[in-house]
Amino acid sequence: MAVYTEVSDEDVRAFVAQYDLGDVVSCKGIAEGVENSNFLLVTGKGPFILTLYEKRVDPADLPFFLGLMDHLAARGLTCPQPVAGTDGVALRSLCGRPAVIVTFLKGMWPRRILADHCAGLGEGLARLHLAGDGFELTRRNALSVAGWRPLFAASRWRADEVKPGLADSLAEELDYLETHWPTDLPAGIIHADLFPDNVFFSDGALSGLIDFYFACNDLFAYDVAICLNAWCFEADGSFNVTKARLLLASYDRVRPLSAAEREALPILARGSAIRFLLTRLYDWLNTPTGAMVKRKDPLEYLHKLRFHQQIRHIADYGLDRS
Ligand SMILES: Nc1ncnc2c1ncn2[C@@H]1O[C@H](COP(=O)(O)OP(=O)(O)O)[C@@H](O)[C@H]1O
Ligand SMILES: N[C@@H](CCOP(=O)(O)O)C(=O)O
Repeated sequence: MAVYTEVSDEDVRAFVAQYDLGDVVSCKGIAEGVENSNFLLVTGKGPFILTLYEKRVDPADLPFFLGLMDHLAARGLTCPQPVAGTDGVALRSLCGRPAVIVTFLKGMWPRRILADHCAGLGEGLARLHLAGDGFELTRRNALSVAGWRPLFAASRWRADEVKPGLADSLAEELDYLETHWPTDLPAGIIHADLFPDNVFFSDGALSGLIDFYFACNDLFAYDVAICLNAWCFEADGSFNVTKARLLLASYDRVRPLSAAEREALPILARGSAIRFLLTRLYDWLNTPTGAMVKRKDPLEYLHKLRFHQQIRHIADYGLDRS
């Protein structure tokens, strides 16, 4: 359960009194997520999500995240929308944390990923990339190639506690990625964390996207690579090329991938693997004792990194060159 900050009933009632949402019926910590404290808030006007932003969210980025959700929703993408108080303000403070109430999305994220989910995902991701066009704020991706070295430095001295030799393997991979990382591919707004728990489905069709708190401006194909890693490996570690083919083909139908983007997928997938490996490694070593959160396994992403390191041709992802 991701609840880092406990909120008393009195605090919630006083907070909700600033909105036109009726009385608080209930407010329960949500047993999912790892980044922020989330609560299912039920009021006289129905269910909402109350989020308190925690350590990895820079408060200065919040206008970007909240504005982006409004921008995407206005372009027809189903995603949470910030709710403003009676004073017109959406971003407030609760228990010393920046806090917002957002609308509740119907649907469920898939606990067991089927190939059809990957087809829906590819289309949804491409629609997100198109819908981000015209958003006036920008946010650099702090967790792209320039951010990995400092993140690694914070865990390097303890990395071998997780796996002997891990520090050296990561150092070598970072050298490679920093030298070969592509810069001239199509870019725009990306989600940057579109894992299964952030994609809702209803009756088999994608019904909404949540958790825009890593969204930023970066390469579109990097977002595709993040999804390949998060959706196309099976629990036994094997890569499911059918899922990858469906994801990529359905993406390509909405936003065609250029030849350069296709060629870059293996290195982008390596970068995506090291990005999640490094944040998970940091969290593995630094999660505060007593925090109600299930830590994620960094080594799952070492395995994915190893897979992409031996990819020689994009056909291995089920994709043609052009
Ligand atoms: N707008 C929403 N509508 C419905 N459920 C939501 C919404 N936002 C979050 N949730 C629920 O809360 C969980 C954690 O949210 P998430 O944004 O992924 O947290 P974190 O940023 O801490 O990782 C989600 O898996 C989902 O079950
Ligand atoms: N998706 C990341 C962790 C962030 O969690 P989320 O609940 O915000 O998706 C990972 O798997 O390492």
